Amino acid sequence: MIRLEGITKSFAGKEGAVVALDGIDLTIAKGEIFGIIGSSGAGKSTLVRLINLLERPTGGEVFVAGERVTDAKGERLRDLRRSIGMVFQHFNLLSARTVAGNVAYPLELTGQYGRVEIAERVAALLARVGLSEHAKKYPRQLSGGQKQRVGIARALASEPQVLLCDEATSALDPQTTGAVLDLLRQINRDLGVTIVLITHEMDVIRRTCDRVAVLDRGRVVEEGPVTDVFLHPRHAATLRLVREAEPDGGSLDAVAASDLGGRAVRLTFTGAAAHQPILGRIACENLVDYAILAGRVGHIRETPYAQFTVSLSGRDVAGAIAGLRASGVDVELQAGIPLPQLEERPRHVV
Ligand SMILES: Nc1ncnc2c1ncn2[C@@H]1O[C@H](COP(=O)(O)OP(=O)(O)OP(=O)(O)O)[C@@H](O)[C@H]1O
Repeated sequence: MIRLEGITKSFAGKEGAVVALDGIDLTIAKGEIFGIIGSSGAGKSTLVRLINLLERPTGGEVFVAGERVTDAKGERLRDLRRSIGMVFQHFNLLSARTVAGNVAYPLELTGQYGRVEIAERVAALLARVGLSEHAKKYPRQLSGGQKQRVGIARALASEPQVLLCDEATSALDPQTTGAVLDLLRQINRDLGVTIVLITHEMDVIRRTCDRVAVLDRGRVVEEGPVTDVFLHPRHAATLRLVREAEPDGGSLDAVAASDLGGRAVRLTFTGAAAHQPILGRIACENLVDYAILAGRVGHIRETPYAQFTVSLSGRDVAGAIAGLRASGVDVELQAGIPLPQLEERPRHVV
């Protein structure tokens, strides 16, 4: 659906050029929810603004729906922008217009629709985002979550194929964030709209996305299914973002584990395995004991996961590791390997 090839973007700065994006190759499939995560200044906003050509790349090519659009102009550019809706962090609503008026605005701009048709479309859009009762209110009378629902309805007005969400939940409290992310997932399911979600929060990615790319200093440093990237972060930037999501989290200073005299392993149970008593059974069978050194339990979208770093000791540690693997548990040997050393091994790059 969206393909970025060799994208670079520089801005002129007082002290020479600022390189915001430095060779981005990215493919986003039709119908997926794709997350782009990175800390402040990583280049996320610049990247997302290149997709609808609010910014032009310094080098490289942009393809949308199979068409090269890198230097689209005039009617072609307007068509492209209509096919890509955008949702903003600070909602960008027109304060002098009602909720219905805000959603109607992009339809009025096209000049293609009569009053009745616009009213019908707006009513359907407000019903979709759960705001039918608030149609006549003004933005100042709404909560942050309701304002963002107006922003989403407005972005959907031109029936886009793609929805770009730039930090769409960053101004919202955690509960409202959850509700807005649920709405985005429902829109993706019901309408098949491809969603590109920009965020600095791993939790937003964990709850919402199919795949994720981690951006660091203008480069994609890690990319893959959220389960892989979230449970097995490899680059230092990804580790940092995962740890921010779980400050007391699941990662362990592996050196400490080896000090305990056991075999330190990180065990990852996903799906049904997350709810089964596999570890206890295999420990009994192999006469091994385990100390839990770190752990985390939760869901990645609907998939349950449990991840523990344990120190195994006792009769048949190798047998226990083999048994865990045979039971579908992902086992990574940790002993003596400080995690930061792993960062230079890139995950696959498209
Ligand atoms: N119009 C511009 N002129 C000059 N430099 C810019 C411009 N836009 C972005 N930059 C620079 O490009 C880099 C990437 O910025 P960008 O806003 O894309 O990052 P970001 O990951 O979205 O950060 P944040 O989360 O803080 O918004 C930064 O160094 C920024 O200062």
